[in-house]
Formats: sequence, structure tokens, C-alpha cells
Amino acid sequence: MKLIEYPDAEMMMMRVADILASEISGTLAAHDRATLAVPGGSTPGPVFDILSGIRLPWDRVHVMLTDERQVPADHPRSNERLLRERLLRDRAAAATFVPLDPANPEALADELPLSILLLGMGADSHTASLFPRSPQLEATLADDAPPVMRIDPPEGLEGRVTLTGPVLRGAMRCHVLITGDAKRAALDTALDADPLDAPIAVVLDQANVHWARS
Ligand SMILES: O=C(O)[C@H](O)[C@@H](O)[C@H](O)[C@H](O)COP(=O)(O)O
Repeated sequence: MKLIEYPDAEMMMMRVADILASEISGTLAAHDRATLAVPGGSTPGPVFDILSGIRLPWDRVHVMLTDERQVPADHPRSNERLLRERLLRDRAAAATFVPLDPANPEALADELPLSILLLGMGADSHTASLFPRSPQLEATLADDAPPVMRIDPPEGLEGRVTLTGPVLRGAMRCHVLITGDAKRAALDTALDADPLDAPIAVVLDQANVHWARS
């Protein structure tokens, strides 16, 4: 793991957007297409705002979510809604959105391995929708898991659809974006943990973790 600490969240968001843009560009220099997977939640919006305005060959970029909440696409808690409002606009409106469909996991085969993976993390160390104590966690972390699966978070949140362990581990480049002391403490604990206890551990070997206190 490489941990990059920033003086504040604003600087972190600008830098991470720059890194993602240059990784998209680098991928497109060598390949016809780049596939970028991004999280929902409350943290990444400012990265999306900046990235959407950067000049890139967006028509060769496929964008998907790392996970989705099972709510209608126009619901305030929908990650697709966040993506459409904050990332798939301005210059990035030319990108192709790839939906997560657990009924048709093979539809993702052409997108793998992911070129660039951006993950969030909860203070319980969940990432994407791989939640500790979820009844399906072990199946979603298995080496032979399909690329996308349904999963029930343990604490009565809505059902989720998530990219699975093999997809996250297989990404060519992996970034984790976190703020605050509680998430930093969870990260420190996860460094020596089993992914079944701290799911973020599934990517920490290869991850660049970007952290700002606030
Ligand atoms: O849909 C989601 O909830 C996510 O993709 C999830 O993995 C998120 O990244 C973390 O829960 C952190 O969420 P916050 O950024 O809101 O703290």
C-alpha cells in the first residue's frame, strides 16, 4: 500500500482528479478504451466535478460504479444519479455508462480487467458494497466469484449490487479515497486484517490510499 496524506480534502480532490485523468490518458495511449470504476457515497463528488471538466477522449472511456444501492435511478441515494449529476456531464458526457447487472455478470467481461479503480471506504472498513458481517461476503470475495453480485448489508441498509473481490484485486490501477480520523484508524487496523473482517484489505497490497483529515 502507498499512503498519500494531503493537507486538506480540497487539495486531495484536485490531485486525485489529476491522477485519474493522467491514468485515463495513459491507458488510451496504449489501448482503444479505458474502463474507470468509481464509488458512490458522499466523498468522491468533488473529484467527479473536476474530472468531468478535463479534456480527454471521453468517447473512448467506459465508466461504471463499484457498487449500487437498490433504489430507483432518480432516488437521492442512487449512486447512478450521483454519477450522472457530477461525472457524466460537461466534457465527460461523451463517456459510456456501463450498468451493473447481477443477472448478467458476463456483460462485464469486455470491461475487465478494470483500467482504473477508485474506491471509497466506510469507517467499518467496507469498500464497494463488500460489508463485514454481510451473509454473502465470503461468496463475493471468493476467487471464482462472478464480477458482479447482489449483497445484503448487515445494518438494515437497502440491498446492494457490488463488484466482487476478483474484479477489485484485478484492476490495473487502484486508488482509495478517504477522509477523517475514523477512516484512517479503520485503514490502519485493516492493514493486518483478513478481508472477511475488514473487506478493504482485499485491495490494500496494490492500493494507493489518498487521505486528508478534513
Ligand atoms: O454506495 C456506497 O455507499 C459506496 O460506494 C461505498 O463503498 C462508499 O464508498 C463508502 O460507504 C464510503 O461512503 P462515504 O464516502 O459516504 O463515506
